[in-house]
Amino acid sequence: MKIIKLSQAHNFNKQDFDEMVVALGYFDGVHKGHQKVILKAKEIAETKGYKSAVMTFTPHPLTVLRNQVEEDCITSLEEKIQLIERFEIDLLFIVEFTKEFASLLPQQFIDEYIINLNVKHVVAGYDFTYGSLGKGTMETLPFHSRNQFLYTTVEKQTDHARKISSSLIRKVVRSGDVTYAQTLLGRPYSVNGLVIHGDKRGRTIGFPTANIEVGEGYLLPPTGVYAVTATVRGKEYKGVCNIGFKPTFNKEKAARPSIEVHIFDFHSEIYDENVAVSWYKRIRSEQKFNNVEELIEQITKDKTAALQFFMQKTV
Ligand SMILES: Cc1cc2nc3c(=O)[nH]c(=O)nc-3n(C[C@H](O)[C@H](O)[C@H](O)COP(=O)(O)O)c2cc1C
Ligand SMILES: Nc1ncnc2c1ncn2[C@@H]1O[C@H](COP(=O)(O)OP(=O)(O)OP(=O)(O)O)[C@@H](O)[C@H]1O
Repeated sequence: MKIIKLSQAHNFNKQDFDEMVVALGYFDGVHKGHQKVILKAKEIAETKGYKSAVMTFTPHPLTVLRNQVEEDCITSLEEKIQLIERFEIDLLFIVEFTKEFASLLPQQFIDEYIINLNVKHVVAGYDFTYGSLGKGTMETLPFHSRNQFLYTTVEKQTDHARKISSSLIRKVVRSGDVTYAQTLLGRPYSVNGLVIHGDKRGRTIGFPTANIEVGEGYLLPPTGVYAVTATVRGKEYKGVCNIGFKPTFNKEKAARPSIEVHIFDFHSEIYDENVAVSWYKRIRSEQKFNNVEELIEQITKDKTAALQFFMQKTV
């Protein structure tokens, strides 16, 4: 997949590109609704012999337009790129979203970012908007197309009558229902981070853990214990994860919860390495135990619960 960054007043024109079909949107999470849009573009590209493309924007339009602090993202830009790559898309346009870009009139956006890039077919969801104040909609698209391209509108994708959306997924992950998040995303909710040094207590209680540091602004499930997988050095392992403040040992609550994964059947040293944690099922809330023995007893049960979950999952 070729990645092309576009800033305003880019110098590309039609001759620079093969004819293409483009899927438009911000695509935070690349959830099932987004996937439908991207796959539709791919399907049309295959039937018509066009290149397939996705156009996304960074940073999030709301941070630029309403000076909002960026919402916790479901996928960082790098993760979004990786996920879109899995659909075997030919081109990914990453448009720098600035105040100037946002002030483009709908017709200017279409002229400069669609017609000028040799786009022959546009795919977007029923509620996609473009141009200043979101004045361009799927209804105005035929007018703005100047008969230079066709378009396909993807109808609302729902789960039990609720629109599958990034905001619904954020709400669901924050509530701890990582199993439902998986349904909406079409894959488990995951975060990437680096393994940092912890208090080194884990190994002394028989449950060594990889402490994962994730970047700020990452959406996290609430504190508690979860059945997870950890992908390390390209291999996926099952495990059990505690997100929390370890109240059994810590009197003072840290500023941010720690994310600790006890990875099953894994014994390598992985400090400073990248680990992707995927959340499958919430097992329980974090508790303050009276002593280490009680904690060990409970973690043993948590491990059994996670193993049972993964055993049932593969049946
Ligand atoms: C599956 C699992 C469940 C845990 N549950 C709790 C808990 O309920 N309460 C708590 O205080 N700590 C809990 N912990 C955190 C342990 O206290 C922590 O792993 C141990 O102190 C080692 O910390 P360290 O990696 O910083 O050395 C849990 C850890 C794991 C792996
Ligand atoms: N549930 C859905 N059904 C159909 N199309 C969708 C759905 N969710 C998003 N889309 C479309 O996917 C593209 C990317 O969506 P984008 O991230 O820009 O905005 P969105 O509609 O606000 O998505 P979300 O609400 O998930 O943040 C757009 O064309 C949008 O219309």
